[in-house]
Amino acid sequence: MSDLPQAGTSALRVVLAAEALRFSWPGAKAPCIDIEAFRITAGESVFLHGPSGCGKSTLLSLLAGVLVADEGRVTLLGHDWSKLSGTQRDRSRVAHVGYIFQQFNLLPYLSVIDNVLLPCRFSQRREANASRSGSSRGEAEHLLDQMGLDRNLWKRQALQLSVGQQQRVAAARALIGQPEVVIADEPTSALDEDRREAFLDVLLTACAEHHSALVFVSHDQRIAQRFARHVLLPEINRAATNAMAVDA
Ligand SMILES: Nc1ncnc2c1ncn2[C@@H]1O[C@H](COP(=O)(O)OP(=O)(O)OP(=O)(O)O)[C@@H](O)[C@H]1O
Repeated sequence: MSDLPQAGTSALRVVLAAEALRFSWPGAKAPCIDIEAFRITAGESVFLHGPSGCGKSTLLSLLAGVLVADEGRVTLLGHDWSKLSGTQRDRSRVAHVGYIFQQFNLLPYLSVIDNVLLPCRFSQRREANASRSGSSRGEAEHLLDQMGLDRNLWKRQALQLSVGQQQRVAAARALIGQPEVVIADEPTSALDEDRREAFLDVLLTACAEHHSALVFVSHDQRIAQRFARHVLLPEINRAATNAMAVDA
């Protein structure tokens, strides 16, 4: 059960929370993440930014339970990631989190459409949500259409796509089945301006429609104003502040 304060409406529900969170990479002399408190509520769109190396990708991995805190905790929907086994974390992530990795992590030999459908294969919740309007395959096609991915590409293996095309497939995979949290690590880096705006339209609209929280990492300040909340990571991550003071 959730031990986080829950507000009356789902829109104000805390979906992700970091408390007294510390994390160091093995062998590192100093911690990478040292955050007292950071909370994200349902439906929030968060633009997370900061200089290269300040820990953005590391924090995303901790929020998504890919990495586990050394001290303190990160909770998803009130559940502490560190209390779960590796298999349980994988199950929970696929059920509740859509993750667009910096390197996309598409399965290279699977077709585009099968890559998008992967979360539905591993999570009944995602499959049930995606099937509401007919079938999960129909929903995958709808998302790929919205992402502007040419239909001729849908049966191709993911490895045959350009980087920008792979980014859009990874986004469709993250959105299918309405996860409560969508995490995106620099997902627009290979898109031209028109594609970038269209990509953001789809991502922000889908997250708003389903009250999904969106945590979006980018260096691109041109798109920052499209997000309701801006978080400059060194302002909340004491480890980054300390590292910069040492570097200075
Ligand atoms: N797998 C790893 N093993 C050891 N150290 C790592 C690993 N990944 C990242 N780090 C270190 O952690 C620190 C933060 O890296 P991270 O990738 O989280 O930063 P970032 O803010 O996302 O950077 P960028 O904007 O360049 O992507 C860096 O000093 C980096 O060298």
